[in-house]
Amino acid sequence: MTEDEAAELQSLRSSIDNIDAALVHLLAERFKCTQRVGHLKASAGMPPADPAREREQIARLRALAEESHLDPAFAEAFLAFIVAEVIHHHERIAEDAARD
Ligand SMILES: O=C(O)C(=O)C[C@]1(C(=O)O)C=C[C@@H](O)C=C1
Repeated sequence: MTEDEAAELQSLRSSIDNIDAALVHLLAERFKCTQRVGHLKASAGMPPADPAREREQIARLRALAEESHLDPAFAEAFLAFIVAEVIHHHERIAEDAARD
């Protein structure tokens, strides 16, 4: 690797670190919102999962991914991974609410 290429690699890694930090912050904010949604749903007796809402989110994210030249299948899998975790949280919140 040339000196210029090594400098470019370092610079790219620095940007990747910033992007990863932003992703963690964005996910933390998203989970703050979904925790509140979980409490609202539990107190209204709504089920943890909302498949109709998920279908809308998947369609929207796939379209956004295509526009952004990101693999839509990857965008969908990424959303599914997050939503599965959110549903676990909602289930735990509903169980706790039922126990109180
Ligand atoms: O919008 C809701 O009803 C949520 O519970 C949030 C959320 C999400 O993480 O986006 C999670 C679970 C639902 O199945 C749909 C969406």
